[in-house]
Amino acid sequence: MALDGKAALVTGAAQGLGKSFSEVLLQHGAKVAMLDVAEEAGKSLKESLDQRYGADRSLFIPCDVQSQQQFKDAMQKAVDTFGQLDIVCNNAGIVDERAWEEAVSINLMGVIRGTYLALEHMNKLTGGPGGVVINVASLAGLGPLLSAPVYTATKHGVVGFTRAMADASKVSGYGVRFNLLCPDFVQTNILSALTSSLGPFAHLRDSTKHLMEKHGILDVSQVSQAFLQLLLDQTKDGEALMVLGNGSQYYPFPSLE
Ligand SMILES: NC(=O)c1ccc[n+]([C@@H]2O[C@H](COP(=O)([O-])OP(=O)(O)OC[C@H]3O[C@@H](n4cnc5c(N)ncnc54)[C@H](O)[C@@H]3O)[C@@H](O)[C@H]2O)c1
Ligand SMILES: CCCCC[C@H](O)/C=C/C=C\C=C\C=C\[C@@H](O)[C@@H](O)CCCC(=O)O
Repeated sequence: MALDGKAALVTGAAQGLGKSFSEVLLQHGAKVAMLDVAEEAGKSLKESLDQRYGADRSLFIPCDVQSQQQFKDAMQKAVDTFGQLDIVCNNAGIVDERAWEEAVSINLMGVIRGTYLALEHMNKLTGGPGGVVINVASLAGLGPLLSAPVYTATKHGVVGFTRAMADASKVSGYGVRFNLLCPDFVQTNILSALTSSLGPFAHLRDSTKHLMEKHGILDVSQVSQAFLQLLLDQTKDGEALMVLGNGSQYYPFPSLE
């Protein structure tokens, strides 16, 4: 299978998109370390996956991506268990326009933390095997969502950071590729909790609901197939794959050179 012998790590893996990414990785032969703060959901998922794929193919590690020590220890445990890491997907994220510092801490700082920790283990200049990092942004990382300005800021930050890391890696010779997944609306807990997550912008909820009606709502399986497409295309580096109701397409970033 396409990912036989590969070892992956996914954050926010217990539910939603991260759960779907983990399943696709296992279906295609990879071993997966699943990190999440949702311990019960993570343990339940691990039990289910053990039944389908065997206990040695996956690992669930309770981890808050806001904690440098927890994240560092979790990634080290994954490397100790699987021998190395070839794939890291920084997926964990929230929408919370009231507790906006937490949203920045998880969505942006957590992705930066996971990217740097992944590079520590993958960097060919320091004896690593190379690899690929996929950071999960959003269409809100490419255009503003007026009902969620901080969420928009975090996702725009993830896009800019990831593209800069791809360029830095190419020039430095790290042997690590960095790419972005930018899904449209997807039916997960994030959408279900929309009414309570917009804080001071709750009066703009209907605007976003109209946008959802206009764009449609994706199923997690549509996004995880795009995740696999991005993962398997070794020509992609510094690219953003948009996942839309009518298919997936790479965002045409303008050249500023
Ligand atoms: N659902 C959408 O419409 C949509 C669209 C585009 C992008 N995204 C992005 O996809 C990613 C996954 O979101 P989802 O829709 O699957 O939501 P979700 O709420 O279903 O899943 C998010 C997972 O992340 C975990 N998590 C939250 N904070 C964490 C932390 N501090 N440390 C570790 N794990 C943590 C949660 O426990 C949960 O299991 C997020 O980055 C989100 O911004 C979602
Ligand atoms: C409150 C956010 C919940 C879901 C967040 C998740 O990341 C999904 C995002 C999906 C789509 C974002 C689209 C953003 C579009 C804007 O850039 C702009 O195109 C909207 C223009 C206004 C309009 O068409 O109504």
